[in-house]
Amino acid sequence: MSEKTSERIKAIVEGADIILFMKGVPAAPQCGFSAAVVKVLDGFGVTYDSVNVLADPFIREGLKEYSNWPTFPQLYVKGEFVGGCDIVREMAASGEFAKLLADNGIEKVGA
Ligand SMILES: N[C@@H](CCC(=O)N[C@@H](CS)C(=O)NCC(=O)O)C(=O)O
Repeated sequence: MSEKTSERIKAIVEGADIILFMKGVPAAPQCGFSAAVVKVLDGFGVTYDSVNVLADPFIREGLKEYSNWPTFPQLYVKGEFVGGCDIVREMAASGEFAKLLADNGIEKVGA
């Protein structure tokens, strides 16, 4: 990936405290794996941005290389890659995800 491409993706990734690269949008996910991560985030009551990779082939292919992760969804918190559906669900179940949010000073909406 060119440095320019990498910089562009970095700016998107770091553009929100929590950003979910998914198929579809949170209100209408177009893949069960993406829907599962939306459910986790909504369950934690946090605000997040999302990018519909189906609408953006540049992001869809570039992000795989940037994160070294071949599939979607991909969740980033404060610019750091967290994981896909399996990892996020496991972290939510173990309490690790709540700790990650707390460590990054991310609170529930209205908290
Ligand atoms: N085990 C994966 C499942 C995700 C997955 O297999 N995603 C596929 C199908 S939605 C994917 O993104 N394939 C690459 C692509 O469509 O560009 C996870 O934990 O996130």
